[in-house]
Amino acid sequence: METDRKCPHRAINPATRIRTDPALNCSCTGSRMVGFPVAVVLPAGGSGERMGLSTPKQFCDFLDRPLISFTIEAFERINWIQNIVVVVAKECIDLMKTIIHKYSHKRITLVIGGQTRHRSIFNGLKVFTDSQVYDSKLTKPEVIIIHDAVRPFVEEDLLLKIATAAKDHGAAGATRPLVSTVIATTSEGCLDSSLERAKYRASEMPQAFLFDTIYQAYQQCSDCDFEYGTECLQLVLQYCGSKAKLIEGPPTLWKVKFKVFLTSAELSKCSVSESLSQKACVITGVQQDAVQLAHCLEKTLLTQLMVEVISTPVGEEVSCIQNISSKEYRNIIYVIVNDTDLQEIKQLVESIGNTSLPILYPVVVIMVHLNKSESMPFSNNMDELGAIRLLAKEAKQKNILVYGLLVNYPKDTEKWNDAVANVCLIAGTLIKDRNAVLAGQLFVA
Ligand SMILES: Nc1ccn([C@@H]2O[C@H](COP(=O)(O)OP(=O)(O)OP(=O)(O)O)[C@@H](O)[C@H]2O)c(=O)n1
Ligand SMILES: O=P(O)(O)OC[C@@H](O)[C@@H](O)[C@@H](O)CO
Repeated sequence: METDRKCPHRAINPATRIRTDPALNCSCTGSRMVGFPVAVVLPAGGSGERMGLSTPKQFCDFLDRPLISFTIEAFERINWIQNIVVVVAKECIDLMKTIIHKYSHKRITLVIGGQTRHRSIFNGLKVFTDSQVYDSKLTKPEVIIIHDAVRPFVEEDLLLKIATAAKDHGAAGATRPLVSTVIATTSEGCLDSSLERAKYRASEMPQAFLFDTIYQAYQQCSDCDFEYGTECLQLVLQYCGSKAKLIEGPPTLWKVKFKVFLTSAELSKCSVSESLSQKACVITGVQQDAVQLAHCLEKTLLTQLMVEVISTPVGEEVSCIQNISSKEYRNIIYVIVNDTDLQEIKQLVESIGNTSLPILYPVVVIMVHLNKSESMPFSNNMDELGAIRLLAKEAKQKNILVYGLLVNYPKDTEKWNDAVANVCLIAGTLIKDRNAVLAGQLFVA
């Protein structure tokens, strides 16, 4: 089998000229793997008192979806994380099961939490060691990530650094610079001393540990640690002598603590989703008709968003994906002519899923099917085109929203211009709305 000249990890099918899946650690496609087993525990067993709401904050809606579902999804899309243990209060188990079912979350193991965060985390760890108690078949990981379920904005890059650092150092944790100076007060409520801010950091999540290290620390914990402690890194230092490696994370690491955080999270997500809809790339092969349509779209869509046309000869898909990923295009219009075989669009979706593009925000892929054959109306191809629904369902798991848009290629110029205007209207709306419910639908321009 011929191998890809740009990517020795990949083979090319001589018949279809389509590449096989990327190999492990293939930087060309952005897919990552780590050389040791990793799992994650998401403590979600709190009551969220500081939020002052009847519903615990992890289950509060955030952009019409429970906050915890975003956090779980951020980990589901990372292929080197083998298991996701979600720790919830006993009274929330059924609610959590409903969320898992509604949003088709995978690789989830539910565990009942404890009265405090440390007790919940320890319960989450026990699922890997007390299989008879927890009736689980989970394999103990070498490295365990611990991440508050109320921190939805977590990215693969940071998780990879934290997990790798934990493997090397025994423990690792994300930090952020202090915003305010920390001062100590006297019993009378007066200033006692002020800490030198440059020497301190805010401890955030994710954190990661050699599983045996954090487990031993919890086995030695005092009741006081379990009741009042908030810092896992301190436990492994105190009980195992492990000095955690500290890694500064991005500003989006913050945790939802008070009601205002939910609003600011929505605002930050809404403002980002506005910016997500401002640029798109139109990908075509080298067929003249597709290139012509692409340039018409570029000109007509210019009033709504910045468009780049990428005409990719067969065999150049990898560099095309690198181009899309490096320029952070999260709106892709893919033009195919007369071809109802969805293999190309499937390959494109798979390659996008291997990049970090869809981790936080959905990527929109619109398959524009240009039908030139007057003798072959769409109705003849509806079965093949209908397959887009299954493709879209699978793509949604990767936070990629796939839509179909059918265009007949009329000879008449006026009708052609009308068709182009309709493609722009529909594509512009799909990009702006990013409506997951419409994914897999076929629109006709
Ligand atoms: N007994 C507990 C308490 C907290 N947590 C989880 O630990 C994370 C961080 O804790 P925190 O922000 O303190 O959550 P709450 O305890 O719910 O908040 P509050 O202190 O306002 O009650 C949250 O995902 C929370 O659900 C947990 O799993 N079990
Ligand atoms: O919200 P609190 O500050 O009480 O607790 C923070 C903890 O949940 C935890 O996220 C950090 O201590 C980092 O380990």
